[in-house]
Amino acid sequence: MVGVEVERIIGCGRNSSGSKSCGSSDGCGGRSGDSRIRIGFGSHIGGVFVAGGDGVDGGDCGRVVIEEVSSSAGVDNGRVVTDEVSSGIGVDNVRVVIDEVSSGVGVDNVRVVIDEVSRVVIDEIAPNVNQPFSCIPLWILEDIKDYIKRSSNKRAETKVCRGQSCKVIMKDDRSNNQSGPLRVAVVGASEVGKSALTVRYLTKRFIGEYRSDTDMLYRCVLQVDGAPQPVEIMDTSASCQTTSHAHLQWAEAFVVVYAINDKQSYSQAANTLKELNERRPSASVLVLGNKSDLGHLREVEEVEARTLALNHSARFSELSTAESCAPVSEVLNNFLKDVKSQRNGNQNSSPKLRKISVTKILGSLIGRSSPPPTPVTHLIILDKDERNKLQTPLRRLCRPCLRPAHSLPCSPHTAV
Ligand SMILES: Nc1nc2c(ncn2[C@@H]2O[C@H](COP(=O)(O)OP(=O)(O)OP(=O)(O)O)[C@@H](O)[C@H]2O)c(=O)[nH]1
Repeated sequence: MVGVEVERIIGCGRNSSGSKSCGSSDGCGGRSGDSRIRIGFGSHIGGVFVAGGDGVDGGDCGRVVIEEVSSSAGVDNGRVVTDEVSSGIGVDNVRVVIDEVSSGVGVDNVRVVIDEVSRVVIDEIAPNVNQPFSCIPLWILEDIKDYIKRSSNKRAETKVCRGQSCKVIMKDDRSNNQSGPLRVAVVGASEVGKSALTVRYLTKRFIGEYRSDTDMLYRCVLQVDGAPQPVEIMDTSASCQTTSHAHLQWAEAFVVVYAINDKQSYSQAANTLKELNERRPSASVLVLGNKSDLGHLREVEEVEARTLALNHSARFSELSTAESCAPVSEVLNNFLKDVKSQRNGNQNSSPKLRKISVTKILGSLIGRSSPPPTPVTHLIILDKDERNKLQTPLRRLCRPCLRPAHSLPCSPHTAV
């Protein structure tokens, strides 16, 4: 069984209207059911979080589920602002950060994490909060309570206090979660082939040109180590200067891509490795030198990159996404296997010594117009039980978006 969901993530440093992202104008939201907004890293999004702001908190869009909030983003009167939100901006000033809240910042200081069911959870309200959360719509509180009710996370608790404000203490147990999707972020400099690689892996096809200013999240169920495994692969946009804090927190594994004919991309990969070493030392990392077909233009020696990877306890591989599919499948299948083993604490598995074998990919995306070359690829919309098993609400699939090369926003969307 294969279920795939692709989401568009509003890209870095761009201004977008929250209402447009979820509203019925582009057909994505509809009048009933839930709409989803993923707030990009560093994006400015109007009206997302504020009751009454642009109608995204109800009405036409139904309930908006904010899945991810940018690191260091704040919301001020309906406008998401990046970086610092100084205190005293206004009563409706909410500072939202993924994993760090400095208690001295802001009037209403809120901590938000992405939970396993892709809902915003107010994780912690700093002790200095003394204003009502007039800008947190009630549906968020309801979502939180609902989530906690359904959640297997028994450590969560909620207390409603100070009128509309709400206190939820949710221990972040994502690292202990054994059943959630494997989350892999594909990071690297611009034009190194991150999108090409991701799509090649998931569809077996090579498509030369991709939209480059958005992060793309692919949800699918793959056969990993002989069992179906929900996997989320984030094809990150290189328009983010550094590996974003949110990416770092979101993923449990990273594919760090550079191009062998681009020394600068290698330097960036080296910086990313350093960053990962410092900030996510337990994450699984694969260093991938792409475009090996351009050997005549080589600027990065394989041995140098391999040594770098070794020094960071990362896997290493050089390949050409353009040339053929098999190595891509082989390398990524084995990497996912390692990630899974690591998650399960399988001490017997030794990633660096394991012999590489080709594993059949059961799940992959299909394009709309051109079918994949092999008939093993199916898109099956998961039924209710299967969705529950995935722990991720797949309420909306935008069929046009399932085509990896699709230029977003797509129109018309088809909600499934
Ligand atoms: N020769 C060669 N070109 C490749 C290979 N992989 C990708 N490309 C090309 O490299 C270019 C960039 O590929 P993308 O997949 O868009 O790169 P990206 O890293 O996602 O780029 P950003 O979206 O800007 O971050 C495209 O023209 C691809 O066709 C490869 O293995 N060999």
